[in-house]
Amino acid sequence: MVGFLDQLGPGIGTLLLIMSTLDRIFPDQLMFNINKFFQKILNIFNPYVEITFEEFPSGSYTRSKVYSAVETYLGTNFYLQAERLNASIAKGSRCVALSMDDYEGVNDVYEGIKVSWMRSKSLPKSNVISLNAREEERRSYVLAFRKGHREVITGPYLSHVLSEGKSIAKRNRRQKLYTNVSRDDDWGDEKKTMWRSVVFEHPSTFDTLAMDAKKKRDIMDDLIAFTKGKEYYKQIGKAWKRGYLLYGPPGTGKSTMIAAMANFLHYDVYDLELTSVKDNTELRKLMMEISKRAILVIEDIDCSLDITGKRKKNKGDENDLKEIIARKVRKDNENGYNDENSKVTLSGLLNFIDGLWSACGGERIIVFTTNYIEKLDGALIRRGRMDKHIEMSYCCFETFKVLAKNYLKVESHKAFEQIRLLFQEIDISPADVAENLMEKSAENSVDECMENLIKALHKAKSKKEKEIAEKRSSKGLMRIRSVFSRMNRIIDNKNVD
Ligand SMILES: Nc1ncnc2c1ncn2[C@@H]1O[C@H](COP(=O)(O)OP(=O)(O)OP(=O)(O)O)[C@@H](O)[C@H]1O
Ligand SMILES: [Mg+2]
Repeated sequence: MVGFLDQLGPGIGTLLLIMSTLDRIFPDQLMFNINKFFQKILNIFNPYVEITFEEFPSGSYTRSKVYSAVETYLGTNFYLQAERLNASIAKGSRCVALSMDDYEGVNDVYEGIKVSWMRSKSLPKSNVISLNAREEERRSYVLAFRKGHREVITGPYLSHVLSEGKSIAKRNRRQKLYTNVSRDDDWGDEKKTMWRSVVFEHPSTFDTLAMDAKKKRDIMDDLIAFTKGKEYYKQIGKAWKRGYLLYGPPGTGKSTMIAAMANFLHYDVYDLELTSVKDNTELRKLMMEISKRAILVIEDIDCSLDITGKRKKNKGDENDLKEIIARKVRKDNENGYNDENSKVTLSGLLNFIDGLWSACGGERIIVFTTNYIEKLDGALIRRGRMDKHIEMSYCCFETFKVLAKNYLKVESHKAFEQIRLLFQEIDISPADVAENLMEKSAENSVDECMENLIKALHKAKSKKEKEIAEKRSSKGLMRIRSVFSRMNRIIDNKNVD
């Protein structure tokens, strides 16, 4: 253990001992003056500076973030130096956190400068009885260093400790997946929607996501730029948020991409089921509860809000988007709402995407997914609202190679060339390809899987050819029909004449 008294020298150590003895004998006011006097003497001889980081800074009932960052930094980097440690699992963390026990100390070196840290505890005065445990024992970390290094230690070193501590805590944090559920309120006569969470454990990453390599790199760069963009967004006067629209046929990896984004950024995911939100007020409440560094997801947006071209046509002149009422597509018996009382409007949703409310929370990503981009209203997906439109398309040979590597651990195979040619002729989703690559038996599994896939590709090819032939023949029939009807009309006209 590194003792501060050893460092301060025997003379100053003795002074401190005398002070603590006097503290028990004299009344407070007298003690205050004696303290002041001794402090002045100490300051003359003391070559060290001390900075105290309290767990609960005076008057505060919330744990200091700086204290937590220091604790994480020291617990992760220097636990081998301390002899007595505390172990705990912080709420929402995925691993055991170690911290020094009281009065343990460790040394750190920064740019050749030696500093000492000690965890300290101040005990309550014996005549004070408190019901609050925090008021009884006040813990703090004390940083000591030579006066000559004040500038480096209070500047770059402390920034280094805090940012390192925060990023370790961020890495150790367990991500959460939230979804909105409807529950009876306290009186049991009304439903209210609230977020419920589970630990987010989706294994998808950008490594396992099969898509065009350049497109993937672009998305990753865009996400990195976004997370580092706090100052930039402030400078251009825009809320710190970014919208992504993922569109493409079923099974092309839209949901998989969202999971990869969340794992890449270590963000929580809020999966919003719009159809079970009662109205705009409830939507606002839910949005306000979303934490920072989160991805808000609305899957199948075309089904969540009735904003398709077809509906607009049916509604005649009702083009005012603000009046379009959200309605349920999937019947959710559990929450008991019907179309009439589900009143989330498009304008309500847009308000949270880029209206005044969009700036609440900060560092937020919004993702919409759809199978039918052409059905979405332009207002919802225009650039600025949905900044990046990403098409997730059918499997191509490049995509297949990533899947083959993920599922079978092969980067080349004799069947690859045949598969490459088949991919040029047909549309098949990565989900269908992946299904065929799943190992069916331990023996000869790679060859077997390739065979399965080739069979599936041939089947898809003949289906496509059949469809084309049917289309052609129905077109031919229509043409013959129209020729006959024209001839009939000519004959009819002649008969009339
Ligand atoms: N691009 C891809 N990369 C890796 N795996 C994929 C990809 N696309 C699909 N898969 C696999 O197929 C399954 C279904 O994919 P996913 O749910 O992401 O499709 P989707 O585009 O969201 O479909 P839907 O439009 O029906 O919601 C996933 O579990 C994953 O295993
Ligand atoms: Mg999906």
